[in-house]
Amino acid sequence: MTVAPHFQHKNGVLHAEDVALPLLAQKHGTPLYVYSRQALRDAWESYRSAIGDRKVLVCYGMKANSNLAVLHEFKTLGAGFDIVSGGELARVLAIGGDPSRIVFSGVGKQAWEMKAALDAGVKCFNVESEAELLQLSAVADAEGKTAPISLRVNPDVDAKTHPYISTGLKDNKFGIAIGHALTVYQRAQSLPGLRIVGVDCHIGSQITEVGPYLDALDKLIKLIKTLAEHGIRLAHLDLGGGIGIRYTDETPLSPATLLDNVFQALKDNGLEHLELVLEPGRSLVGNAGVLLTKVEYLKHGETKNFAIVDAAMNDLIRPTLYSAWHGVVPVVPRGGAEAPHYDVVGPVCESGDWLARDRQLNIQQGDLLAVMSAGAYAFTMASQYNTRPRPAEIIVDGKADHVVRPRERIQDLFATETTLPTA
Ligand SMILES: Cc1ncc(COP(=O)(O)O)c(C=O)c1O
Ligand SMILES: N[C@@H](CCCC[NH3+])C(=O)O
Repeated sequence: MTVAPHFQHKNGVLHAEDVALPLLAQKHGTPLYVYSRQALRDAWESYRSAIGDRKVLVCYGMKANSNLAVLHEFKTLGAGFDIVSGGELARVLAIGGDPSRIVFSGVGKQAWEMKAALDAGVKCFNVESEAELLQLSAVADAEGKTAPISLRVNPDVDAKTHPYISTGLKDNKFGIAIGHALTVYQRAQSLPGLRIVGVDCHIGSQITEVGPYLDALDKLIKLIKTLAEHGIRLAHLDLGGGIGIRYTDETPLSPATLLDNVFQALKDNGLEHLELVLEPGRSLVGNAGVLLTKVEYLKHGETKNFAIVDAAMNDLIRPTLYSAWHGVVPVVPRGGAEAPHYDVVGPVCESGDWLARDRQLNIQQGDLLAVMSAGAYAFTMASQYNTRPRPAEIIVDGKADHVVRPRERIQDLFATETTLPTA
């Protein structure tokens, strides 16, 4: 089962674009993240063509995949960036990204991060609480700068996604309750060092229907009108990210469906002058990557069979964290007899260390498997648990492959640690 068009079997071998994955495994070892540059470009094109000549700024939600080569590709294609930390800001600056196309999200921005973003000159701070607003005002004022702000409001809509990745409900930590937004905007007006430029929401991730977006938009439009009645006029509306991808049989909404519906609603309400900002992450990178892993051992237990592979939960945590489903595909499929079912598990000392469950796989020790749809929230959520070096990241471009982040070396994992001094 292959879901991503840029990863296909040719002559019985799984390829990334024109490169056979066994060659990459041989050259770079496993586990290995493999991205397709063409897949990044095609995903970008799905937004670009949907936008046409409408006023939309796509700020790539880089927490999904912050590899510098990926960021550079999107910068070249014309993206801005949605950042959530000083570290992400540093990455964008490192690839020569334009700060005036950066929006800064996140519930816990620290003073040093605010200062760094002010110094860089970001487009907007998406402020998530009154306390943050006060701190930003103080930092900007002390710096003799003005911080462009929008409030991230929590519209209390159900994004109909996994509870851990739903962010627009009353119970979530994110944003300012929409009913309280007018008061906070008025507070912002009275504080030094702030300039109101927009409004923002982000209701969740892996959203497959347009309905939740339109419910949120409806509430935002009402707020924008109320603000205008109070003399607060906005230049942009940021609807966040969240468009889902196909992991198995989902039919996610397309950027075109989202944009057509959003612009219709804006037009119906006389708000088409507003710039629309989007912060897509997963939909730009999710199906542009696979995690390549080798079967170390097969273990046939009393109630279950296990395929023990060399990738683990530290490399890809989504399955165990969200019970997320990722396709697992033999790189060189074997024909023949009815195959057993396996749980595909890693070497980490946790029962939760699994990548896939109950998959029918015709495999033998030493075979290569590709864990599909591993371009988003995969390497960026990887850790070094069990002192496991994080895998290399490779970009394939037609027939060529480039190491864009080498595999970590074990000695580097503790190189800067010290033992306690002895007397
Ligand atoms: C504020 C914000 N913007 C953008 C994104 C990107 O979301 P997605 O990868 O689902 O498009 C996220 C993550 O959910 C987010 O929290
Ligand atoms: N990390 C999550 C998505 C969270 C999005 C960030 N707000 C995932 O893998 O699906």
